[in-house]
Amino acid sequence: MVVGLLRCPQSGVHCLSSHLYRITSAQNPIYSSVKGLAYRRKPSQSFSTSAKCLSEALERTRNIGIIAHIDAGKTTTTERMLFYSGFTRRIGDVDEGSTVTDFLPAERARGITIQSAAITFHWPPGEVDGGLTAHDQTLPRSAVPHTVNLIDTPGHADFTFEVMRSLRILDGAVCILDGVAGVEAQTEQVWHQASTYQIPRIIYINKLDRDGAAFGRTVREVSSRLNVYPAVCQIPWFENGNESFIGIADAVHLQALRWHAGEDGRTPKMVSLSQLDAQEQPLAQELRRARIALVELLSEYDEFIVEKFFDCNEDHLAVSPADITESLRRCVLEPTCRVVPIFAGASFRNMGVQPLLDAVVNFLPSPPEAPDPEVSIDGVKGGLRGLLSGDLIVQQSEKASAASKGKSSKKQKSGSPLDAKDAMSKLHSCALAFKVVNDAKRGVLVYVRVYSGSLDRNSLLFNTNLHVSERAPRLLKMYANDAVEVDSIPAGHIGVVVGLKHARTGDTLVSYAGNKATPPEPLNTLQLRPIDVPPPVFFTSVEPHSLSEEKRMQDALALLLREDPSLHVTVDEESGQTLLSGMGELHLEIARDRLINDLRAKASMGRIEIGYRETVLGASSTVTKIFDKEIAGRRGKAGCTALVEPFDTEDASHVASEDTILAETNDGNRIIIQAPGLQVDYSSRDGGKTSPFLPPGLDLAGFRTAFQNGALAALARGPNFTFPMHKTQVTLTLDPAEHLFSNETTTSALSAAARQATAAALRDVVSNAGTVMMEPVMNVVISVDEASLGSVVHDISSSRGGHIVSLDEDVPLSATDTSPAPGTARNEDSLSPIDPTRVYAPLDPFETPSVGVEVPMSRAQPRTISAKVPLKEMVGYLKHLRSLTAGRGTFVMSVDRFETMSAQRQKAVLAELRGGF
Ligand SMILES: Nc1nc2c(ncn2[C@@H]2O[C@H](COP(=O)(O)OP(=O)(O)OP(=O)(O)O)[C@@H](O)[C@H]2O)c(=O)[nH]1
Repeated sequence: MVVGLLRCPQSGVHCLSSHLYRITSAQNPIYSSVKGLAYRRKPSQSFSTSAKCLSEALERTRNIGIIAHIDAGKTTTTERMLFYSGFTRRIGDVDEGSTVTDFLPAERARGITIQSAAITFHWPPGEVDGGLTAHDQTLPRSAVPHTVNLIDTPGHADFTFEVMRSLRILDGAVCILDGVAGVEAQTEQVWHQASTYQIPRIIYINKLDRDGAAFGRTVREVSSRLNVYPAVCQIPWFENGNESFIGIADAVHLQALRWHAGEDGRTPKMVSLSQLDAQEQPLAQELRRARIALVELLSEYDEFIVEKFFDCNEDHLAVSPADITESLRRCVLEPTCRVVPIFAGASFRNMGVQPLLDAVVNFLPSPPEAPDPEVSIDGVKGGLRGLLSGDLIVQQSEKASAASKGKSSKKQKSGSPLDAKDAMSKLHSCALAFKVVNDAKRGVLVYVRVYSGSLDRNSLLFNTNLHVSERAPRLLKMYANDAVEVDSIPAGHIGVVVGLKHARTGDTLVSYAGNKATPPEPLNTLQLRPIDVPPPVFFTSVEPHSLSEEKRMQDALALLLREDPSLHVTVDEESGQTLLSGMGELHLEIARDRLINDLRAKASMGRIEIGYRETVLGASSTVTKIFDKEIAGRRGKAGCTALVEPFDTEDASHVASEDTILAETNDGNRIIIQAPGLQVDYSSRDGGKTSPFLPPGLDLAGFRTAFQNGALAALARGPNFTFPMHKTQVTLTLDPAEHLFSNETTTSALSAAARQATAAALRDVVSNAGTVMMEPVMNVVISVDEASLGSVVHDISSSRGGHIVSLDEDVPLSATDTSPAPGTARNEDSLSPIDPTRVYAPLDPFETPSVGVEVPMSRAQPRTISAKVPLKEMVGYLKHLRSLTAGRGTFVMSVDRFETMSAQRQKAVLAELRGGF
């Protein structure tokens, strides 16, 4: 069955019942914060154009993610969202392994989310109707069904890269906090990453049913640790003030919702403020305080609410919920992301999820309202909207002409802004492949977010990262592990392409007018939100059980790499061993599970070890190698000269000479390729830069890639310790007269010559200046309470050789911290810190008054330690930290850099690696 993604309705009348919060529907009693509404399409509005229909449907789309610390309750909350939206008929349970979103066997077995699953549902339930009126100011947005595309992101630090990848395609996010643990280290890390992309967020404080839940304390932590103003929209309702958690009181609508224990949560009871006054007077008073604080906070950021406040005779309680909702929305969509609405609940007890869904629709942006996504085109970075309007092209051509100034005319690029604009007009659609998943039933699924145009079935997609074209034979809209076939995926939407053979996670796919095999320049270089893959710090060997299993294992590995670009595979030239490296122990364990259990490769993995590096201590002499051998039955002959020397990544300046045809940094090394006398013709229009000296069939691009691959292969194995090289510069020089041998010089021969020359130069260093091992040093952020601070600091600095950087300061984790897009600088760092004692937060049960009063430093006060520690000392640290902190401490880490090891430490590590403890 082929179903259009978006359908224009034939009839537009929809009625909602008169119950507050309850909208009757025969199949699904559902919720939305709508009071007695009936809405209908205005007769004057016609929907004859599908474009209008599409744009209205887009306004009613939310591409959101859930971000949080591990175990905060993302999956539990998502399952409730699916249930209340009518998508599932029973509530899945993480602890029983029956959830919809964690559908990989490894996820269900471990009870954690590993892969982001993208699922679509409607909130409130019903058809997303292109025929309804545009947003009616008197109604909340949640009065009308919206499409919610939800990306469930993983919470474990090993999957940080996965989180970042998901963040790039989100327009908004719900940050879930554990009401007992408060703001945890991982939350801070993901929060800052979301700030980098200026993603509007709302916060949901979960698990308020648990003993020790402290809503007020968590709100204050939000202000002090995330440096944002919490706009408390709901406060928890504890029976009789300090007993069990039974519901929430809503400061926007001045009412409360009460859920009954043991029910599925679909029919909470609404309690008005006057009823609260009679039943739970302290809660009613607190709700008034919350409302006053909310209006006060908004009035600092939004002039409109100040006007409304004066219109209401300065009565905070009289400002209408609709005005407060719109004001909150404006604040949430501000690029500074300074005001963040706070909601409360206990998803596991089925409390608080429907109002949270209303908040998703009411406060988070539709795709057109989301920040402009970053693109890069021919090396120039900017916003997608700028690119589509043509401004970026002008910048790009200015940059190109500035770069060519002073160079000889033969090196000037041919493209004019007009050519480039013409090329851009041919852009039909562009999409980001944000996730590749191998589905047992459907094959390889490529999840895409379409950014412009419409990705149509059967269109030819050019992959600007891999430079290959492939057709999109089938398109799907995914509902967790169920799918509906569609004909197209329009801009702003998320969908799946089935049948692509090459696309990997992170690749940009463009479709274009005309039937050429590749799009015109510079369209072929367009990349959406490129991100750097952090260096892998753990590795393991992978061996097939028999020779006949080798191919299957390699195919499975190739698929694993398409899914997850933070995994790397290298083959050790000498031992022939296949090495798989990744970001953490759990990362590799999961890769092993995927490889062996899901992809059914008959292979075994060795011990997981730390990925050390090797570096040169001085320069080599210049080494020339001529490769002359048969390769695959064909004679190959080529030569090359190599020089290796130390490379300072901090000082990566390089004066490109006329003869430099490549200067690129890979994994902390730099490869420079020079070819004096090659007389490259840069002016040929089709971009096929050629040289009269290159043998027939070889162009500059092929020669460059061959040399680069040769150097990379040699750098993968250090001459002394066999670890990959780091901070090493290789300069390869080709002399056409000496190193080219007519048609015997193939790309394979060039690559082999480059590899041999580089390896020989590295060996040359060993006998002269020498090489030394380097180890990964991590940025570690540890969250502990005041009582355990001393012992944890002592353990890190004396037993683990770590260096404490700061206490209670926000230190970004560099390797996972992306740099902000131009013009969208992350301003959070420059914002002044917020004093948590000035922030409104309701009292926690058993707490003494604290608003406006200095919070006393208690032994349970959360503290943050930032340190730099060698990775080796962090292996198995969580268990140790738990024992030091009575189970309460948590930490996150990311690679800071590779550091040269002392002779003594190197000796000890080598002895340990060789088994000689
Ligand atoms: N008491 C209580 N427990 C909860 C609540 N929400 C979640 N839990 C429990 O907390 C644990 C973690 O919940 P998950 O939903 O798997 O958390 P997650 O954030 O998805 O975890 P990862 O996928 O591993 O990142 C499970 O045992 C849940 O049953 C809640 O509101 N109250």
